Amino acid sequence: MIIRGHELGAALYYFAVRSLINIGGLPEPTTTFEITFQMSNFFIGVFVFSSLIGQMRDVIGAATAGQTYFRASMDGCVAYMNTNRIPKMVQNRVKTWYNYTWTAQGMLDESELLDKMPLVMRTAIAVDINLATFQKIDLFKGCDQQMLVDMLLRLKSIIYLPGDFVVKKGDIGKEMYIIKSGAVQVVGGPDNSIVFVTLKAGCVFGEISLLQSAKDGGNRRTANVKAHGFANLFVLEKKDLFDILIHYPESQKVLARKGRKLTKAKAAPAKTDAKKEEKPKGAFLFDTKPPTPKLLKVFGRLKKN
Ligand SMILES: Nc1ncnc2c1ncn2[C@@H]1O[C@@H]2COP(=O)(O)O[C@H]2[C@H]1O
Repeated sequence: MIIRGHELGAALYYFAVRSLINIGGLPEPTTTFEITFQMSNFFIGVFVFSSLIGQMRDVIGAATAGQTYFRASMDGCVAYMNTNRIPKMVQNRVKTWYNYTWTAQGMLDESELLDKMPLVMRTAIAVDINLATFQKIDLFKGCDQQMLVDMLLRLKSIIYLPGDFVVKKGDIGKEMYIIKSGAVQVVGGPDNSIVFVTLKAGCVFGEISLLQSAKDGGNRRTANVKAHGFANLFVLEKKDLFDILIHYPESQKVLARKGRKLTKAKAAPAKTDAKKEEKPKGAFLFDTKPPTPKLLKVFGRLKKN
């Protein structure tokens, strides 16, 4: 039998393709037409098969994208801590935070997701999730509803590990907290062994120093607050609160009034171990009226006489 050049080429190419895609047990094609036909079958099969595999890879990849992101973030952080020789104890706390945060909310930073959305959607989500909780908070009762919505949009979510100090007595208050889930304890005394109160989901703390002016150290934390178990908190920064209050003078008055009452009621246990010579903290959101200059007083007296 005489084998022509192009037939030999086709046969060799056929065997090469067949070996590559690993198909056996087929009747051997003999003519160029049969070889071409079989090869077309192979190629169509390979194309369909590979696109199926590709789609499966995409589906699996999409389903595990979150996990991959989480792993990459945590690995990056661990590598950073190792490079900087961070003590093992701290490293373990950081890893616990990563794992707990991921399990609790399925993401490390909610704001990454929300910031990408248009305002109207962020508002709808924030109102749906948190407005009802906020309306029940005593501190905000009597405040404008729209002010509460504005506040919801500025909240950041943060998780504290068991025993973490959220605020320390004497520090300057730059944010207040609302407990989303879990609990915190207001503690004091030697080794912070006295628990003044345990605050649970829906409670507010850190508001006293926030609602006061810096006059006479009024903006200092009145007590230590530490996480009792894992505590998932909303944080509202002082700057954000004040930016909002500018637009709601009535709510500003309500909060200032409540701030004054709270200081009297809550700061009491904190004062027990405070130094006696410390001045009482009484300056609030709006500074008290400055004293009348002496010269004016003299004029006033002259007028009366
Ligand atoms: N007796 C108390 N009951 C409830 N909360 C308190 C008490 N004492 C202090 N706090 C809270 O602990 C916080 C410590 O920081 P601030 O002073 O900013 O605000 C304080 C209050 O929110």
